[in-house]
Amino acid sequence: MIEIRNLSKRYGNLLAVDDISFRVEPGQVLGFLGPNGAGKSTTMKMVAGFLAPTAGSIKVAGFDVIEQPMEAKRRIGYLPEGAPAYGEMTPRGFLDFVADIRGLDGDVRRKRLDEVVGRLNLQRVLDQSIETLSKGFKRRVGLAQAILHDPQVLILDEPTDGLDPNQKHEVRSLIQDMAKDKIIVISTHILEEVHALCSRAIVIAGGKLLADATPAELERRSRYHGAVSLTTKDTPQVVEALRGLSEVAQVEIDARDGRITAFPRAGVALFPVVSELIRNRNFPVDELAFESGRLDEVFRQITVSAQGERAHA
Ligand SMILES: Nc1ncnc2c1ncn2[C@@H]1O[C@H](COP(=O)(O)OP(=O)(O)OP(=O)(O)O)[C@@H](O)[C@H]1O
Repeated sequence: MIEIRNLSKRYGNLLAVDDISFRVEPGQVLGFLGPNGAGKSTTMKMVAGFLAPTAGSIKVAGFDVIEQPMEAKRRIGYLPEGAPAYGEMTPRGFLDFVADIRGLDGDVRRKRLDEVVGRLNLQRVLDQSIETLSKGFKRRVGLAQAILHDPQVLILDEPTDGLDPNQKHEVRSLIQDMAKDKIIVISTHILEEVHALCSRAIVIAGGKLLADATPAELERRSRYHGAVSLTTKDTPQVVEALRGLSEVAQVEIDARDGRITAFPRAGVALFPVVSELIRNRNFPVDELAFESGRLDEVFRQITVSAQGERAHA
């Protein structure tokens, strides 16, 4: 378990992390979301034991990261933002070095090295210097060092940043594979990543924790939650018919693609009503979709209003 209490970090005049508390249980993949400069990397560095907090405490599997750093770090794997630092080393040399630091030897060392090299498909680049590797391979080397000692807790700072779509997919599958028996915290500003990976999301901005919920709960806060959207070539007639329904509170047309969205009155299940209308009136509809809610809109709502408050404070 990770247990964070009243964590703060000050850089000079800037309070980069402002009194954050939360817990993460095994089996959870926690997405750490926030705009640039929100305090995500600073928080992750503190949890990984790379940066001392100004105030507050962090416990990993019951060990205090500041007071019992060796015990805590043994249980943590950390992928910092960007690429591994030792560019002139080869992945083989780098992973050997990390194995030394982690105190791995004998059979266990050989087994772990084989396992991570295989899992991250590093065989063909093992003897090439890290600085000459593609971004995708650099990230894989970073992930390999993070998981080498098979830690209970993985702290991954923007693990798919800068990767192409295929590489993103690979890294996400790897994270999903590892999620079953570990605690994984990933920071990201890619909202599709939260959908793809996370069982829970924490939103921070201006160093403050603003939301802590499942992705589905966050979506339910969206004004699109429960709305119905569709495309048709008979836009004026369909819009008029939708506006005539007592269950519909509002109808909007997207100026870019002409998609029509009908918003329900509170507590109304709109999808069956709209389906029936389309059937009865025989409207030519191409796509009819139930909206579960839009994370990007909720993210904006939460973070923009917080930034506004900060500007006025
Ligand atoms: N070593 C430092 N000295 C001074 N200020 C810092 C330092 N590191 C970070 N900051 C500032 O602290 C704030 C939080 O930075 P942090 O890197 O934690 O944000 P982030 O949410 O990870 O952003 P991004 O998504 O851009 O990586 C920013 O305003 C940043 O400029």
